[in-house]
Amino acid sequence: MTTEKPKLLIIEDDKGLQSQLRWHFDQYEVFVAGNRDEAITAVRLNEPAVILQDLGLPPDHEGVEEGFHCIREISSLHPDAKIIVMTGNADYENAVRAVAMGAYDFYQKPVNAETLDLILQRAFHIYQLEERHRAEEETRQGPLQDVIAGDPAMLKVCRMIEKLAPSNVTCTLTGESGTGKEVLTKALHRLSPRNKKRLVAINCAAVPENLMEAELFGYEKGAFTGAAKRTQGKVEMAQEGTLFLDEIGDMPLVLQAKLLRFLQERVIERVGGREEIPIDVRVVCATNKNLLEMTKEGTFREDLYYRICEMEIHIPPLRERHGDKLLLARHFLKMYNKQNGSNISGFTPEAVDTIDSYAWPGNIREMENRIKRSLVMCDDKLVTSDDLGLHSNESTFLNLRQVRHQAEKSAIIRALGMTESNISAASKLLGVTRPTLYDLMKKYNIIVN
Ligand SMILES: Nc1ncnc2c1ncn2[C@@H]1O[C@H](COP(=O)(O)OP(=O)(O)OP(=O)(O)O)[C@@H](O)[C@H]1O
Repeated sequence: MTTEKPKLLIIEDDKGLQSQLRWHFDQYEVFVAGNRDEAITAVRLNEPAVILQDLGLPPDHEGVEEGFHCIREISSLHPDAKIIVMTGNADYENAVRAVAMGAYDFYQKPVNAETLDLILQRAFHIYQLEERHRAEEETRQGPLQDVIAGDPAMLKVCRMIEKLAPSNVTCTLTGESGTGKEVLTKALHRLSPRNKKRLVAINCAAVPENLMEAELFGYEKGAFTGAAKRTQGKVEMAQEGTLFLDEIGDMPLVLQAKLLRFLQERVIERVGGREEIPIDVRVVCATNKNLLEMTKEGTFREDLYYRICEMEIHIPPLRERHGDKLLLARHFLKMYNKQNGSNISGFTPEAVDTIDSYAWPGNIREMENRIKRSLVMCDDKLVTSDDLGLHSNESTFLNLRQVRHQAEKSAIIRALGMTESNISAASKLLGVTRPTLYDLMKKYNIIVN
Protein backbone atom coordinates (compact mmCIF):
# COMPACT_ATOMS: atom_id res chain seq x y z
CA MET A 1 0.00 0.00 0.00
CA THR A 2 1.33 3.45 -0.86
CA THR A 3 0.56 6.30 1.44
CA GLU A 4 0.59 9.56 -0.42
CA LYS A 5 2.21 12.46 1.33
CA PRO A 6 0.18 15.68 1.53
CA LYS A 7 1.29 18.19 -1.10
CA LEU A 8 2.96 21.46 -0.18
CA LEU A 9 3.98 24.18 -2.63
CA ILE A 10 6.64 26.66 -1.56
CA ILE A 11 6.74 29.92 -3.54
CA GLU A 12 10.00 31.59 -2.63
CA ASP A 13 12.70 33.10 -4.81
CA ASP A 14 15.52 32.97 -2.28
CA LYS A 15 17.37 29.78 -3.22
CA GLY A 16 18.85 29.33 0.26
CA LEU A 17 15.48 29.56 1.98
CA GLN A 18 13.94 27.31 -0.71
CA SER A 19 16.25 24.40 0.05
CA GLN A 20 16.10 24.98 3.79
CA LEU A 21 12.30 24.76 3.72
CA ARG A 22 12.28 21.80 1.35
CA TRP A 23 14.62 19.92 3.67
CA HIS A 24 12.66 20.87 6.77
CA PHE A 25 9.27 19.77 5.42
CA ASP A 26 10.25 16.26 4.30
CA GLN A 27 7.01 14.81 5.74
CA TYR A 28 5.21 16.50 2.82
CA GLU A 29 5.58 16.11 -0.93
CA VAL A 30 7.21 19.47 -1.59
CA PHE A 31 7.12 21.45 -4.86
CA VAL A 32 9.06 24.65 -5.25
CA ALA A 33 8.40 27.71 -7.44
CA GLY A 34 10.59 30.79 -7.71
CA ASN A 35 8.09 33.18 -9.34
CA ARG A 36 4.40 33.60 -10.19
CA ASP A 37 4.48 31.74 -13.53
CA GLU A 38 6.21 28.73 -12.00
CA ALA A 39 3.77 28.84 -9.11
CA ILE A 40 0.70 28.82 -11.39
CA THR A 41 2.11 25.90 -13.39
CA ALA A 42 2.79 23.97 -10.18
CA VAL A 43 -0.73 24.64 -8.91
CA ARG A 44 -2.25 23.45 -12.18
CA LEU A 45 -0.13 20.31 -12.26
CA ASN A 46 -0.12 19.26 -8.62
CA GLU A 47 -3.09 20.89 -6.88
CA PRO A 48 -1.24 21.26 -3.58
CA ALA A 49 -3.32 21.29 -0.40
CA VAL A 50 -1.20 23.98 1.24
CA ILE A 51 0.88 26.77 -0.28
CA LEU A 52 3.54 28.71 1.56
CA GLN A 53 4.09 31.94 -0.34
CA ASP A 54 6.53 34.79 0.04
CA LEU A 55 4.79 38.09 -0.62
CA GLY A 56 7.85 39.73 -2.21
CA LEU A 57 8.13 37.92 -5.52
CA PRO A 58 10.28 38.87 -8.53
CA PRO A 59 10.34 41.24 -10.31
CA ASP A 60 8.81 43.15 -7.36
CA HIS A 61 11.15 41.87 -4.61
CA GLU A 62 10.67 44.85 -2.38
CA GLY A 63 6.97 45.40 -3.09
CA VAL A 64 3.92 43.20 -2.66
CA GLU A 65 1.93 43.65 -5.88
CA GLU A 66 3.34 40.58 -7.64
CA GLY A 67 2.64 38.54 -4.50
CA PHE A 68 -0.95 39.78 -4.33
CA HIS A 69 -1.40 39.03 -8.00
CA CYS A 70 -0.20 35.49 -7.35
CA ILE A 71 -2.68 35.00 -4.46
CA ARG A 72 -5.55 36.21 -6.63
CA GLU A 73 -4.67 33.84 -9.47
CA ILE A 74 -4.22 30.83 -7.22
CA SER A 75 -7.46 31.57 -5.37
CA SER A 76 -9.46 31.48 -8.57
CA LEU A 77 -7.59 28.48 -9.98
CA HIS A 78 -7.60 26.31 -6.88
CA PRO A 79 -9.93 27.94 -4.32
CA ASP A 80 -9.67 25.04 -1.87
CA ALA A 81 -5.91 25.40 -1.36
CA LYS A 82 -4.78 26.96 1.91
CA ILE A 83 -2.34 29.78 1.16
CA ILE A 84 -0.06 30.87 3.99
CA VAL A 85 1.65 34.16 3.23
CA MET A 86 5.15 34.98 4.47
CA THR A 87 5.75 38.67 4.99
CA GLY A 88 8.53 40.87 6.30
CA ASN A 89 8.92 41.37 10.00
CA ALA A 90 6.77 44.46 10.49
CA ASP A 91 4.51 44.08 7.51
CA TYR A 92 1.31 43.39 9.43
CA GLU A 93 -0.84 45.56 7.16
CA ASN A 94 -0.02 43.63 3.98
CA ALA A 95 -0.43 40.33 5.80
CA VAL A 96 -3.98 41.31 6.70
CA ARG A 97 -4.62 42.50 3.14
CA ALA A 98 -3.47 39.10 1.86
CA VAL A 99 -5.92 37.31 4.18
CA ALA A 100 -8.73 39.61 3.04
CA MET A 101 -7.84 38.62 -0.51
CA GLY A 102 -8.26 34.91 0.13
CA ALA A 103 -5.07 33.74 1.87
CA TYR A 104 -5.75 31.36 4.75
CA ASP A 105 -3.15 32.67 7.21
CA PHE A 106 0.12 34.63 7.41
CA TYR A 107 3.49 34.18 8.95
CA GLN A 108 6.04 36.86 9.66
CA LYS A 109 9.71 36.23 8.92
CA PRO A 110 12.30 35.39 10.19
CA VAL A 111 11.45 31.72 10.04
CA ASN A 112 10.84 29.92 13.31
CA ALA A 113 10.59 26.25 12.41
CA GLU A 114 8.33 25.24 15.29
CA THR A 115 5.73 27.95 14.74
CA LEU A 116 5.70 27.36 11.01
CA ASP A 117 5.26 23.61 11.60
CA LEU A 118 2.19 24.25 13.70
CA ILE A 119 0.64 26.66 11.20
CA LEU A 120 1.19 24.18 8.38
CA GLN A 121 -0.15 21.20 10.34
CA ARG A 122 -3.31 23.13 11.09
CA ALA A 123 -3.73 24.18 7.44
CA PHE A 124 -3.33 20.58 6.23
CA HIS A 125 -5.79 19.42 8.87
CA ILE A 126 -8.42 21.98 7.82
CA TYR A 127 -7.87 21.14 4.16
CA GLN A 128 -8.40 17.43 4.85
CA LEU A 129 -11.56 18.08 6.86
CA GLU A 130 -12.97 20.24 4.10
CA GLU A 131 -12.02 17.69 1.48
CA ARG A 132 -13.79 14.94 3.41
CA HIS A 133 -16.83 17.17 3.73
CA ARG A 134 -16.83 17.89 -0.03
CA ALA A 135 -16.60 14.15 -0.78
CA GLU A 136 -19.48 13.41 1.59
CA GLU A 137 -21.57 16.16 0.01
CA GLU A 138 -20.97 14.68 -3.42
CA THR A 139 -21.94 11.16 -2.41
CA ARG A 140 -24.83 12.41 -0.34
CA GLN A 141 -26.27 14.24 -3.35
CA GLY A 142 -25.36 11.28 -5.54
CA PRO A 143 -28.31 9.99 -7.50
CA LEU A 144 -30.60 12.72 -6.20
CA GLN A 145 -28.36 15.19 -7.98
CA ASP A 146 -31.09 16.37 -10.37
CA VAL A 147 -33.39 17.19 -7.51
CA ILE A 148 -32.71 20.70 -6.29
CA ALA A 149 -33.97 21.06 -2.73
CA GLY A 150 -33.08 23.13 0.30
CA ASP A 151 -36.43 23.51 2.00
CA PRO A 152 -36.74 21.32 5.12
CA ALA A 153 -39.98 19.69 3.95
CA MET A 154 -38.43 18.92 0.56
CA LEU A 155 -35.25 17.59 2.16
CA LYS A 156 -37.45 15.28 4.18
CA VAL A 157 -39.07 14.06 0.97
CA CYS A 158 -35.62 13.41 -0.50
CA ARG A 159 -34.56 11.42 2.57
CA MET A 160 -37.76 9.37 2.31
CA ILE A 161 -37.01 8.60 -1.33
CA GLU A 162 -33.51 7.48 -0.35
CA LYS A 163 -34.88 5.25 2.40
CA LEU A 164 -37.61 3.72 0.25
CA ALA A 165 -35.44 3.10 -2.80
CA PRO A 166 -33.93 -0.25 -1.76
CA SER A 167 -37.35 -1.74 -0.85
CA ASN A 168 -40.21 -2.94 -3.03
CA VAL A 169 -42.84 -0.83 -1.29
CA THR A 170 -45.45 0.57 -3.68
CA CYS A 171 -45.30 4.36 -3.37
CA THR A 172 -47.66 7.07 -4.46
CA LEU A 173 -46.38 10.58 -4.93
CA THR A 174 -49.01 13.26 -4.55
CA GLY A 175 -48.71 16.95 -5.28
CA GLU A 176 -49.77 19.67 -7.65
CA SER A 177 -48.79 19.57 -11.28
CA GLY A 178 -45.16 20.51 -11.89
CA THR A 179 -43.93 19.88 -8.33
CA GLY A 180 -41.43 17.22 -9.42
CA LYS A 181 -43.23 13.88 -9.04
CA GLU A 182 -41.62 12.48 -12.14
CA VAL A 183 -38.18 13.78 -11.23
CA LEU A 184 -38.44 12.08 -7.83
CA THR A 185 -39.67 8.84 -9.38
CA LYS A 186 -36.61 8.80 -11.61
CA ALA A 187 -34.40 9.38 -8.56
CA LEU A 188 -36.14 6.55 -6.71
CA HIS A 189 -35.54 4.19 -9.61
CA ARG A 190 -31.92 5.29 -9.99
CA LEU A 191 -31.28 4.63 -6.30
CA SER A 192 -33.01 1.24 -6.31
CA PRO A 193 -31.43 -2.16 -6.99
CA ARG A 194 -33.62 -2.25 -10.12
CA ASN A 195 -31.67 0.56 -11.76
CA LYS A 196 -30.04 -1.70 -14.36
CA LYS A 197 -33.51 -2.43 -15.74
CA ARG A 198 -36.01 -0.01 -17.23
CA LEU A 199 -38.21 2.64 -15.68
CA VAL A 200 -41.35 2.43 -17.82
CA ALA A 201 -43.90 5.24 -17.54
CA ILE A 202 -47.51 5.34 -18.58
CA ASN A 203 -49.61 8.46 -18.37
CA CYS A 204 -53.06 7.19 -17.44
CA ALA A 205 -54.69 10.50 -18.42
CA ALA A 206 -53.25 10.44 -21.93
CA VAL A 207 -54.33 6.95 -23.05
CA PRO A 208 -57.92 6.59 -24.34
CA GLU A 209 -60.00 4.30 -22.13
CA ASN A 210 -60.53 1.63 -24.81
CA LEU A 211 -56.79 1.30 -25.43
CA MET A 212 -55.68 1.34 -21.80
CA GLU A 213 -55.85 -2.40 -21.15
CA ALA A 214 -53.77 -3.23 -24.24
CA GLU A 215 -51.33 -0.46 -23.40
CA LEU A 216 -50.86 -1.78 -19.88
CA PHE A 217 -50.95 -5.53 -20.36
CA GLY A 218 -50.15 -5.98 -24.07
CA TYR A 219 -52.10 -8.09 -26.57
CA GLU A 220 -51.92 -11.23 -28.65
CA LYS A 221 -51.98 -11.24 -32.44
CA GLY A 222 -55.59 -10.97 -33.69
CA ALA A 223 -56.96 -9.93 -30.29
CA PHE A 224 -58.76 -7.04 -32.00
CA THR A 225 -58.84 -5.37 -35.40
CA GLY A 226 -55.38 -4.02 -36.09
CA ALA A 227 -53.60 -6.34 -33.64
CA ALA A 228 -51.15 -7.56 -36.29
CA LYS A 229 -48.63 -9.12 -33.94
CA ARG A 230 -48.15 -10.07 -30.30
CA THR A 231 -47.20 -6.92 -28.40
CA GLN A 232 -45.89 -6.41 -24.90
CA GLY A 233 -47.63 -3.95 -22.62
CA LYS A 234 -45.92 -1.41 -20.38
CA VAL A 235 -46.13 -3.71 -17.34
CA GLU A 236 -44.22 -6.45 -19.10
CA MET A 237 -41.69 -3.98 -20.51
CA ALA A 238 -40.87 -2.93 -16.96
CA GLN A 239 -40.06 -6.54 -15.94
CA GLU A 240 -37.49 -6.45 -13.09
CA GLY A 241 -37.52 -2.65 -13.27
CA THR A 242 -39.93 0.07 -12.16
CA LEU A 243 -43.41 0.80 -13.51
CA PHE A 244 -44.49 4.43 -13.16
CA LEU A 245 -48.25 4.98 -13.32
CA ASP A 246 -48.53 8.73 -13.77
CA GLU A 247 -51.90 10.46 -13.22
CA ILE A 248 -53.26 7.30 -11.58
CA GLY A 249 -56.34 9.28 -10.50
CA ASP A 250 -57.42 9.33 -14.14
CA MET A 251 -57.46 5.56 -14.52
CA PRO A 252 -60.94 4.38 -15.61
CA LEU A 253 -62.81 2.33 -12.99
CA VAL A 254 -62.90 -0.84 -15.14
CA LEU A 255 -59.15 -0.74 -15.47
CA GLN A 256 -58.72 -0.06 -11.77
CA ALA A 257 -60.11 -3.55 -11.08
CA LYS A 258 -57.64 -5.13 -13.50
CA LEU A 259 -54.77 -3.16 -12.07
CA LEU A 260 -55.72 -4.26 -8.57
CA ARG A 261 -55.71 -7.90 -9.64
CA PHE A 262 -52.25 -7.48 -11.11
CA LEU A 263 -50.96 -5.76 -7.97
CA GLN A 264 -52.35 -8.52 -5.76
CA GLU A 265 -51.36 -11.54 -7.81
CA ARG A 266 -48.39 -10.14 -9.71
CA VAL A 267 -49.43 -11.87 -12.93
CA ILE A 268 -50.90 -10.43 -16.12
CA GLU A 269 -52.79 -11.76 -19.11
CA ARG A 270 -52.33 -10.07 -22.45
CA VAL A 271 -55.56 -8.98 -24.19
CA GLY A 272 -56.77 -11.97 -26.19
CA GLY A 273 -54.37 -14.29 -24.37
CA ARG A 274 -54.88 -17.08 -21.85
CA GLU A 275 -51.41 -17.46 -20.46
CA GLU A 276 -50.65 -15.94 -17.05
CA ILE A 277 -47.33 -14.14 -17.13
CA PRO A 278 -45.56 -13.62 -13.78
CA ILE A 279 -44.33 -10.07 -13.34
CA ASP A 280 -41.72 -8.66 -10.99
CA VAL A 281 -41.89 -4.89 -10.99
CA ARG A 282 -41.78 -2.12 -8.44
CA VAL A 283 -44.79 0.14 -8.85
CA VAL A 284 -44.70 3.90 -8.30
CA CYS A 285 -47.82 6.02 -8.84
CA ALA A 286 -48.32 9.77 -9.05
CA THR A 287 -51.33 12.00 -9.01
CA ASN A 288 -52.35 15.60 -8.48
CA LYS A 289 -55.81 14.47 -7.38
CA ASN A 290 -57.02 13.74 -3.87
CA LEU A 291 -57.44 9.97 -4.10
CA LEU A 292 -58.98 9.65 -0.65
CA GLU A 293 -61.70 12.14 -1.64
CA MET A 294 -62.19 10.18 -4.85
CA THR A 295 -62.71 6.95 -2.91
CA LYS A 296 -65.48 8.71 -0.96
CA GLU A 297 -67.06 9.92 -4.19
CA GLY A 298 -66.77 6.41 -5.62
CA THR A 299 -64.52 7.39 -8.54
CA PHE A 300 -61.47 5.57 -7.17
CA ARG A 301 -61.55 2.07 -5.68
CA GLU A 302 -60.82 2.06 -2.00
CA ASP A 303 -59.03 -1.33 -2.14
CA LEU A 304 -56.79 -0.05 -4.92
CA TYR A 305 -56.12 3.12 -2.95
CA TYR A 306 -54.79 1.15 0.02
CA ARG A 307 -52.80 -1.12 -2.26
CA ILE A 308 -50.94 1.69 -4.05
CA CYS A 309 -50.52 3.94 -1.03
CA GLU A 310 -48.40 1.57 1.05
CA MET A 311 -46.35 4.73 1.28
CA GLU A 312 -47.76 8.09 0.29
CA ILE A 313 -45.32 10.93 -0.23
CA HIS A 314 -46.68 14.42 -0.50
CA ILE A 315 -44.60 16.89 -2.50
CA PRO A 316 -45.25 20.43 -1.31
CA PRO A 317 -46.11 23.12 -3.87
CA LEU A 318 -43.33 25.57 -4.70
CA ARG A 319 -45.08 28.47 -2.91
CA GLU A 320 -44.61 26.61 0.37
CA ARG A 321 -40.96 25.75 -0.18
CA HIS A 322 -39.19 28.64 1.43
CA GLY A 323 -35.73 29.14 0.08
CA ASP A 324 -36.25 26.72 -2.80
CA LYS A 325 -37.60 29.37 -5.14
CA LEU A 326 -34.32 31.25 -5.47
CA LEU A 327 -32.30 28.08 -5.34
CA LEU A 328 -34.24 26.71 -8.29
CA ALA A 329 -34.22 30.05 -10.14
CA ARG A 330 -30.42 30.15 -9.92
CA HIS A 331 -30.20 26.51 -10.94
CA PHE A 332 -32.28 27.08 -14.09
CA LEU A 333 -30.38 30.29 -14.86
CA LYS A 334 -27.10 28.38 -14.78
CA MET A 335 -28.55 25.50 -16.77
CA TYR A 336 -29.98 27.67 -19.57
CA ASN A 337 -26.94 29.94 -19.63
CA LYS A 338 -24.90 26.84 -20.41
CA GLN A 339 -27.40 25.55 -22.94
CA ASN A 340 -27.70 28.89 -24.78
CA GLY A 341 -24.06 29.90 -24.44
CA SER A 342 -25.26 33.09 -22.70
CA ASN A 343 -23.69 34.75 -19.69
CA ILE A 344 -26.49 36.38 -17.67
CA SER A 345 -25.07 36.72 -14.19
CA GLY A 346 -28.17 36.88 -11.98
CA PHE A 347 -31.40 38.65 -11.08
CA THR A 348 -32.09 42.28 -10.20
CA PRO A 349 -33.08 42.81 -6.54
CA GLU A 350 -36.63 43.55 -7.67
CA ALA A 351 -36.71 40.27 -9.68
CA VAL A 352 -35.48 38.41 -6.58
CA ASP A 353 -38.41 39.89 -4.61
CA THR A 354 -40.84 38.91 -7.33
CA ILE A 355 -39.51 35.35 -7.53
CA ASP A 356 -39.79 35.04 -3.78
CA SER A 357 -43.30 36.40 -3.41
CA TYR A 358 -44.99 35.12 -6.58
CA ALA A 359 -47.29 32.15 -5.91
CA TRP A 360 -45.99 29.94 -8.79
CA PRO A 361 -49.29 28.21 -9.62
CA GLY A 362 -47.51 26.09 -12.24
CA ASN A 363 -44.80 25.18 -9.72
CA ILE A 364 -41.34 24.20 -10.93
CA ARG A 365 -42.43 23.64 -14.51
CA GLU A 366 -43.59 27.28 -14.63
CA MET A 367 -40.38 28.46 -12.98
CA GLU A 368 -38.28 26.59 -15.53
CA ASN A 369 -40.25 28.00 -18.45
CA ARG A 370 -40.13 31.55 -17.15
CA ILE A 371 -36.37 31.45 -16.54
CA LYS A 372 -35.79 29.91 -19.97
CA ARG A 373 -37.82 32.68 -21.59
CA SER A 374 -36.18 35.40 -19.47
CA LEU A 375 -32.77 34.56 -20.88
CA VAL A 376 -34.06 35.24 -24.36
CA MET A 377 -35.73 38.49 -23.31
CA CYS A 378 -32.90 39.80 -21.12
CA ASP A 379 -30.93 42.71 -22.67
CA ASP A 380 -28.59 43.14 -19.76
CA LYS A 381 -26.46 41.12 -17.35
CA LEU A 382 -29.34 40.79 -14.89
CA VAL A 383 -32.82 39.31 -15.35
CA THR A 384 -35.69 41.66 -14.43
CA SER A 385 -39.30 40.88 -13.44
CA ASP A 386 -40.35 42.01 -16.91
CA ASP A 387 -37.98 39.49 -18.49
CA LEU A 388 -39.72 36.83 -16.39
CA GLY A 389 -43.09 38.04 -17.64
CA LEU A 390 -44.10 38.92 -14.09
CA HIS A 391 -45.04 42.26 -12.65
CA SER A 392 -44.26 43.15 -9.12
CA ASN A 393 -47.94 43.92 -8.41
CA GLU A 394 -48.95 40.43 -9.47
CA SER A 395 -46.85 39.04 -6.74
CA THR A 396 -47.75 41.26 -3.84
CA PHE A 397 -50.59 40.31 -1.63
CA LEU A 398 -53.26 42.91 -1.48
CA ASN A 399 -54.79 42.65 1.90
CA LEU A 400 -53.28 42.51 5.32
CA ARG A 401 -55.34 39.56 6.55
CA GLN A 402 -54.17 37.52 3.59
CA VAL A 403 -50.55 38.47 4.27
CA ARG A 404 -50.90 37.48 7.91
CA HIS A 405 -52.52 34.15 7.08
CA GLN A 406 -49.90 33.35 4.48
CA ALA A 407 -47.05 34.21 6.86
CA GLU A 408 -48.58 32.23 9.73
CA LYS A 409 -49.19 29.16 7.59
CA SER A 410 -45.68 29.29 6.13
CA ALA A 411 -44.09 29.58 9.57
CA ILE A 412 -46.03 26.55 10.82
CA ILE A 413 -45.13 24.45 7.78
CA ARG A 414 -41.52 25.48 8.18
CA ALA A 415 -41.41 24.66 11.87
CA LEU A 416 -42.97 21.26 11.25
CA GLY A 417 -40.47 20.61 8.49
CA MET A 418 -37.56 21.57 10.74
CA THR A 419 -38.74 19.36 13.58
CA GLU A 420 -39.75 16.37 11.46
CA SER A 421 -43.39 17.05 12.38
CA ASN A 422 -42.77 16.80 16.11
CA ILE A 423 -45.64 18.89 17.50
CA SER A 424 -44.00 19.63 20.87
CA ALA A 425 -40.77 20.75 19.27
CA ALA A 426 -42.56 22.76 16.57
CA SER A 427 -44.77 24.55 19.12
CA LYS A 428 -41.69 25.46 21.16
CA LEU A 429 -39.99 26.79 18.05
CA LEU A 430 -43.03 28.89 17.23
CA GLY A 431 -43.50 30.08 20.80
CA VAL A 432 -47.08 28.77 21.12
CA THR A 433 -48.66 25.98 23.16
CA ARG A 434 -49.39 22.56 21.67
CA PRO A 435 -53.18 23.09 21.66
CA THR A 436 -52.71 26.45 19.88
CA LEU A 437 -50.55 24.77 17.27
CA TYR A 438 -53.17 22.04 16.78
CA ASP A 439 -55.85 24.73 16.35
CA LEU A 440 -53.74 26.59 13.81
CA MET A 441 -52.96 23.39 11.90
CA LYS A 442 -56.68 22.69 11.74
CA LYS A 443 -57.42 26.24 10.61
CA TYR A 444 -54.89 26.05 7.78
CA ASN A 445 -55.63 22.43 6.97
CA ILE A 446 -52.06 21.32 7.63
CA ILE A 447 -51.84 17.56 7.97
CA VAL A 448 -48.76 15.71 9.22
CA ASN A 449 -48.06 12.02 8.85
N1 LIG B 1 -36.49 19.62 -7.38
C1 LIG B 1 -36.28 19.85 -8.68
N2 LIG B 1 -35.08 20.23 -9.11
C2 LIG B 1 -34.86 20.52 -10.41
N3 LIG B 1 -35.80 20.45 -11.37
C3 LIG B 1 -37.02 20.08 -11.00
C4 LIG B 1 -37.33 19.75 -9.65
N4 LIG B 1 -38.63 19.39 -9.58
C5 LIG B 1 -39.11 19.51 -10.82
N5 LIG B 1 -38.17 19.92 -11.70
C6 LIG B 1 -38.36 20.18 -13.13
O1 LIG B 1 -39.68 20.75 -13.28
C7 LIG B 1 -40.37 20.16 -14.37
C8 LIG B 1 -41.64 19.49 -13.87
O2 LIG B 1 -41.32 18.35 -13.04
P1 LIG B 1 -42.10 16.97 -13.09
O3 LIG B 1 -42.48 16.63 -14.51
O4 LIG B 1 -41.32 15.98 -12.34
O5 LIG B 1 -43.41 17.40 -12.30
P2 LIG B 1 -44.73 16.54 -12.02
O6 LIG B 1 -45.11 16.79 -10.62
O7 LIG B 1 -44.50 15.11 -12.43
O8 LIG B 1 -45.75 17.24 -13.00
P3 LIG B 1 -47.14 16.65 -13.60
O9 LIG B 1 -48.01 16.33 -12.41
O10 LIG B 1 -47.68 17.80 -14.38
O11 LIG B 1 -46.78 15.46 -14.41
C9 LIG B 1 -39.41 19.20 -15.02
O12 LIG B 1 -38.79 19.84 -16.11
C10 LIG B 1 -38.37 18.90 -13.95
O13 LIG B 1 -37.12 18.64 -14.52
